[in-house]
Amino acid sequence: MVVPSAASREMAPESLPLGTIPTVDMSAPSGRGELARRLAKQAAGPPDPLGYGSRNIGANGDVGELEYLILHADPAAVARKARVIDAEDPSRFSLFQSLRFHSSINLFPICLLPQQSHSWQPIFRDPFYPQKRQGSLSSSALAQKCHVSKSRSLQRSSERVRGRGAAARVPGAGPARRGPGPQGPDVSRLISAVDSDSLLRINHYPTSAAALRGPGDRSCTAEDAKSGNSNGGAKGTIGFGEHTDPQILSVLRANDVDGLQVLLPNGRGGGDEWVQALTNGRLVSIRHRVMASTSRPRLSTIYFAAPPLHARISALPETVAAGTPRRYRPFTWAEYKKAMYAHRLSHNRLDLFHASGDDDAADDEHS
Ligand SMILES: O=C(O)CCC(=O)C(=O)O
Ligand SMILES: [Fe+2]
Repeated sequence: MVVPSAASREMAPESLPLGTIPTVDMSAPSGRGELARRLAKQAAGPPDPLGYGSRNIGANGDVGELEYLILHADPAAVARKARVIDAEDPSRFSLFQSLRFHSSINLFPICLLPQQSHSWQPIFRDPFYPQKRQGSLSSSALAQKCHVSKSRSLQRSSERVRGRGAAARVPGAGPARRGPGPQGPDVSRLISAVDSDSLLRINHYPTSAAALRGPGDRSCTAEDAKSGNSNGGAKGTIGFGEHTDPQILSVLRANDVDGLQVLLPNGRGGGDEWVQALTNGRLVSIRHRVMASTSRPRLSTIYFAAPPLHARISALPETVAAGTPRRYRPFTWAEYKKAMYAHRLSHNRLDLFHASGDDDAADDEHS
């Protein structure tokens, strides 16, 4: 990622020790995307799905005005990726993890917003964001370790509150049971398991919409993004197109540049695309997008709390009753991810898992 820090802007070139810094043409004659690729090292991308990506989101043609880094939340996996990103000296990258994260934290659990109207609502900036850290990469990219640990503790508290009386079925955990056990509810265990598939994502939306684009590229505007939903009259450049996060919980922290918008459904649920399978539609996975700013770069860090790949996702028993039958057939997180990678960003992948009459019987057999 190419994010100038305040410190580097202030440093006069002649004060840098000669011979220690490789020469890079920052005027970007081949476009800023190419420059970003050179600086971040091509070996780090395209994401597989972890790693560095620029503009392309997934493999199905979605583009946004951003560059990003996706890391596994497991520090050992980050260390392995560090060796790919910087084979000569992985510690240059791993070092980021050991830096302390001092600033106050502002967390938006994206999936827990109430249902009200049907329009794009901006999520406002963090009022506590320290001025001195604004626009600095260190506030975001270098915060991986601390952000993950803070997010994990938040997710545990959140699951404890939400999960009272709830139970989820985890492979190998035996039959589903009711009520939080001594370790907290099973839902919490799903996302705090050592082999959980939780991720950390760092997004950088550069100031100029054209910054990451090569010659001849069309811009991707709100009008272009055929959402099929009201966009609240917003005009501008889409930084990250509309989608729902597939994981169980998303915890987001951003710098002080606005851009995140959520689409609130119309009170009737807006269809199955809004719902979460684990709660049989009681909790919504909110549709959201990011508009790119024309004046200052936005940086965001999102912790996605996910279950292990082999975990079986099925509606919590207390969400299923005669009047509220199971909406989705049970599936593993790996199956869901596979479906996700096969479709466009805005696709409603839960449609692929609608329950048929036989699913209840099949599920009972397994419990
Ligand atoms: O950058 C943001 O503020 C949100 C990005 C996002 O929705 C995502 O990475 O899933
Ligand atoms: Fe998202």
